[in-house]
Amino acid sequence: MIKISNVTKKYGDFTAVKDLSLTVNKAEFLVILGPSGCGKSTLLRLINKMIARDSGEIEVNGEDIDDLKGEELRKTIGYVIQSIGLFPHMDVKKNIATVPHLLKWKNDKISKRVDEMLALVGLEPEKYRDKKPSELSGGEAQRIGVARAIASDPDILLMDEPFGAVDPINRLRLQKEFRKIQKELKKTVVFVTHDIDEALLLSDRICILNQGEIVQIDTPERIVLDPKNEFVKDFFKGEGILTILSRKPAIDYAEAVLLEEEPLDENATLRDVLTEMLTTGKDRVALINGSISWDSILKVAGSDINEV
Ligand SMILES: Nc1ncnc2c1ncn2[C@@H]1O[C@H](COP(=O)(O)OP(=O)(O)OP(=O)(O)O)[C@@H](O)[C@H]1O
Repeated sequence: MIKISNVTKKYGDFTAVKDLSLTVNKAEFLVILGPSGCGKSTLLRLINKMIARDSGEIEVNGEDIDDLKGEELRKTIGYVIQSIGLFPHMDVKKNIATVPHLLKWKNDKISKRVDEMLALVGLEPEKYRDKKPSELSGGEAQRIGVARAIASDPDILLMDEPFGAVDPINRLRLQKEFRKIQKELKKTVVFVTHDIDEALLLSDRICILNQGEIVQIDTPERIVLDPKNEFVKDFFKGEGILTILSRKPAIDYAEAVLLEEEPLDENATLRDVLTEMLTTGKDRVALINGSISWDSILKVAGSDINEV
């Protein structure tokens, strides 16, 4: 758990983070979203003491970070960023082993861990462990970055646009894989992005920042369907509805009305139902456990559906 209380950070006269309070729960995936320069990266770097705050308190797993040395704290918190990436002179296994090595793990434990991490992010250990970063594609390098961050099994991961350099197709695959890993391993994640779809797809909650202050912090559904003010509304511009629908399994919304037609696949989402309705003109679509009506979709999506 991370508890941030009334934290302010200034660069000279400029206040980048203003009296900000926020709690990130254990095993929660919190996305920090906001326009360029709103203080997202600054907030992340305050948590692992890469920069010092001017006032306020930060606790990590119940401990005041002022009672911990920066290097010690950073060994227990994974950190992934887009721009620095991997150490170019080290091969993949040395890159992944950085923190386990600092933690003085035994060599055989480290080797085993490196292979486990490569498998976890979907890269064959035999093929990848001896490669240099220059021999990797952008997507592969990002996976190694994620593997490195979780190699020492930290409870907490801070991620600053970690998939920013990856092409859209691989990016979606990486996002889904990473969310699955995070749920399985119950990691607490604070993830910075300015990509709305990424935020909606990954998060348990989204924290919207503007000029160093929290504008709204809530579940993706509530942020999209019930934006707190014009800033949040403008930020999403009605874009989020389809992503929200794609997070919801259609069978959860089935009504006991049976139709004599081929049902949609059991994994179909409300977005698939909407596509079926829009392409066929039907106002009710068959599911394996009943059917779903256009009105139900409208109810889930709110009136904004008319704008998509
Ligand atoms: N070392 C620094 N010295 C002075 N100003 C800084 C410094 N680092 C950041 N800033 C300023 O603080 C503000 C917040 O920066 P930060 O990097 O946290 O924003 P961000 O929301 O992560 O932006 P982006 O999405 O563009 O990465 C920006 O206006 C930035 O110019």
